[in-house]
Amino acid sequence: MTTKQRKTSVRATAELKQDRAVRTRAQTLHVAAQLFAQQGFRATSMQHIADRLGMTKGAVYFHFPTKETLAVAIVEEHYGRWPKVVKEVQAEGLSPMESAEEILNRAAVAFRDDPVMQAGARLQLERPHIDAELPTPYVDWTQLLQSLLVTAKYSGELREGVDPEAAARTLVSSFFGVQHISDVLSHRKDIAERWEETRKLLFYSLRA
Ligand SMILES: CCC[C@@H]1OCC(CO)=C1C(=O)O
Repeated sequence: MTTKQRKTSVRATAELKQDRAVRTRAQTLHVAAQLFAQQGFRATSMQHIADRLGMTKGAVYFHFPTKETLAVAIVEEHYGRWPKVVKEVQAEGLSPMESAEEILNRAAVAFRDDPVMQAGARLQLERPHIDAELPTPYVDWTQLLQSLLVTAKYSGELREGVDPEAAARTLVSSFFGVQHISDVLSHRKDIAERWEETRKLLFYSLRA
């Protein structure tokens, strides 16, 4: 094997290892989210997570040194994906107001189906029992919706006299309440229907 071939082979092996590490980290985060969502932070151990993954506890610790860092990573993912969804929605040609409505519709489905969203919400409720700096709840969503509603105001979509910041806080409070009640009463099975009836009223009051 020539030196060039050997270097290529070493680089390819390193890239394969990197890809595998990225996949394993993502799988660990997903399984931990399932367990945190189902049974909460305190009742879930790193051994439980390792067992469900079919990995050693050491392999889990390789990616996340503590259970707290796992919780932080899940809550960060719980928020981190949504700005990208806004861009996707806007790329579909939706207006700012339509984008705000569509992203919350997608959030309702995600809270119903996605363990990361379910775990993020539960971890935020359990934050007093988690010895870690979790992201402050609600502020990211409020900021995201406020920026859309400010744009909606200047594009003439927002009802005269409606304050974008107050409207954003109202949307966040309403969505939080809808998803929480749906979780308690139906494990979020009916969240899409419950959110639809709420959003119809809210967006009727917000549109110009
Ligand atoms: C999108 C509305 C707010 C959202 O709903 C559940 C939850 C969990 O804390 C949220 C947050 O922290 O922003």
